[in-house]
Amino acid sequence: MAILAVNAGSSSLKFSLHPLQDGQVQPYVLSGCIQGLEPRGTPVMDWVYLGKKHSEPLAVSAGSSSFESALQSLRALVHRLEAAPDIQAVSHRVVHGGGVFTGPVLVTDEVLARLARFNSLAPLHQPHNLEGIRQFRAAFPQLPQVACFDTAFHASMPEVDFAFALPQALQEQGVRRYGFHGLSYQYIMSVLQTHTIRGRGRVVMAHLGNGASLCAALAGSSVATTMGFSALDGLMMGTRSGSLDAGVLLYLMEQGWTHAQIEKLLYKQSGLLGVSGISADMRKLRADGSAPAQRAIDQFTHRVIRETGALVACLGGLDAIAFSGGIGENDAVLRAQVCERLGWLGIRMDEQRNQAANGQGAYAIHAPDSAVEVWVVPTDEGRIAAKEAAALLAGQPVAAQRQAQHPALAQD
Ligand SMILES: Nc1ncnc2c1ncn2[C@@H]1O[C@H](COP(=O)(O)OP(=O)(O)O)[C@@H](O)[C@H]1O
Ligand SMILES: CC(=O)OP(=O)(O)O
Ligand SMILES: [Mg+2]
Repeated sequence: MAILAVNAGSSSLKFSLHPLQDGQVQPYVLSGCIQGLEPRGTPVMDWVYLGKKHSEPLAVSAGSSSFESALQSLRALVHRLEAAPDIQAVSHRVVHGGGVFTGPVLVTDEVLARLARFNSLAPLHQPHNLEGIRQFRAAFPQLPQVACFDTAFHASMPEVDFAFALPQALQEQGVRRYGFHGLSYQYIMSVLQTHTIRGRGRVVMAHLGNGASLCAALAGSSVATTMGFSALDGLMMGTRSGSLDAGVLLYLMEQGWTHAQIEKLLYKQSGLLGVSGISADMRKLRADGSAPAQRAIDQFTHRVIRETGALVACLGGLDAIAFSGGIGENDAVLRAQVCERLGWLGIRMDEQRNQAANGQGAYAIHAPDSAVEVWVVPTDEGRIAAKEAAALLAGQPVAAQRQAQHPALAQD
């Protein structure tokens, strides 16, 4: 038996298959990504099964959307894998639980309808997450579908951190910070805690991928994070602006920008892409070497340093920092610069270990005399989604069954 974990994004469908042994979720045997699902994209399916890499173009059948074709191909792939375990459930990463869902939930029509109310809060993610669930329900009607939320890990944040300085009536409507990348933070935290006692102390986790955020955790629980009400806040990202003076929005509105234009600007045309005018992809910017590319990288790095400082202030010090996400796991230059600029905290990096860290799994990169431990922890959101689904289906109490103590959005 196994759990299929799915992360349906705006242009890609990521998947992993996690066998169950004695009810325990094991590391994935299959993991892959179908990219190029955006309009006019060229879909390609890449996957690794039992350590062997494969890649093939995706055939889009006439009359089907590329997403439907992606699902058909995934289904066919799962069937044709040799010795693949039977799928017991499909577990979906859903970015926004709106404070209503603070733990994994079995998907029903009613759950889907409630989650659709959060579409406008994460327009790059939520509609695709939900479309993924709908399509999987249709494709695998006999299988339970479970939704696991990026926001759930942050349900422990104190009000002083999740509240905006707005009139209370808005907070009561659910206008507050929620935080994202929670499945990733849950995974990073569990790995850190198995490797070091410092994982139980004051920790900053940096999920630096196409979407990017930081999380401050105390004794394993989130106490502050850089993303907020939507997945726009905080760090600069691939195509998202991150924190922005709200006055800029007022100015743009005064200049006649429409809601659709502003949404496109903030979610799709800003960040590394907007600043460089070249690419949202950190690898391409590093290779480019031009002044605009360097400006975008410098701004990204500066924002990581600046926001880490703010989180360390919330924590009252730092015991460990962990880098993750495509950039955090692979960009040794960025890690070195962040650690150097945070040297005042007593961080000392071992540059040889930093250079050797990529592809090693969880790996410590601090020097022996460092006051702060520095780790690279490759994330695995699918593993957490699979674990939560397995626990939910087995009727076990799930770690994420945190009570929603805070105002929730669009609760009826
Ligand atoms: N070797 C590398 N050096 C620098 N950046 C990298 C490297 N490998 C991947 N990245 C960057 O990671 C980012 C994508 O991160 P990822 O976590 O895969 O994104 P997503 O949010 O789509 O899951 C891209 O900006 C990509 O350029
Ligand atoms: C919430 C978010 O930004 O997710 P991702 O990193 O997958 O874009
Ligand atoms: Mg991501």
